[in-house]
Amino acid sequence: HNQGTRWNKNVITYSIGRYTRDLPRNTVDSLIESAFGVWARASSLTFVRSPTRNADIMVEFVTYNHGDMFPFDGPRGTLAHAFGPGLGVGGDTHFDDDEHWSAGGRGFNLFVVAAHEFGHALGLKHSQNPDSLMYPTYKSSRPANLLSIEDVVNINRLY
Ligand SMILES: COc1ccc(S(=O)(=O)[C@H](CC(=O)O)C(F)F)cc1
Ligand SMILES: [Zn+2]
Ligand SMILES: [Zn+2]
Repeated sequence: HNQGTRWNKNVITYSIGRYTRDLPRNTVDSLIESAFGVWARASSLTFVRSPTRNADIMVEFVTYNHGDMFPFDGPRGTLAHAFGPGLGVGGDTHFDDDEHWSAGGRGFNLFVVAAHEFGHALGLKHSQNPDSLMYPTYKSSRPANLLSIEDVVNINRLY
């Protein structure tokens, strides 16, 4: 959504709004922090959590109609979406809470999905390379190192 742009700063703030009940809050906090960390390690970007809701990237777990033009669809199907960089809704990342979110067991791996979504929130589009984190489909067998060389090249082309 409104992709193709980039943030015009290297320190990007995020805040977490509504949580999922699938995982403890501090688990969600650390998985989200780790997903940002994937991009921070590969680039010159820094991510800072903000207590207020006026952060650059608002992270929320929501279902069906949730205030933007892209309602979720219940279990399966769309797992999450993120807006490209920009003011207001720009960068905001929403997870469909009708999915079962996991830290590695049954369900969708929140760390992997979040890392992919944050790629979009930073301005990256999909890659046709199946090894890329930005490949359009979810693979539960995603390796821990997560980013392909292509992802590292692409984020550094942008920032
Ligand atoms: C690996 O991370 C993801 C893969 C696929 C998705 S998705 O199936 O929700 C995708 C949304 C997206 O590409 O971000 C679909 F278009 F809805 C989300 C995260
Ligand atoms: Zn949304
Ligand atoms: Zn995607």
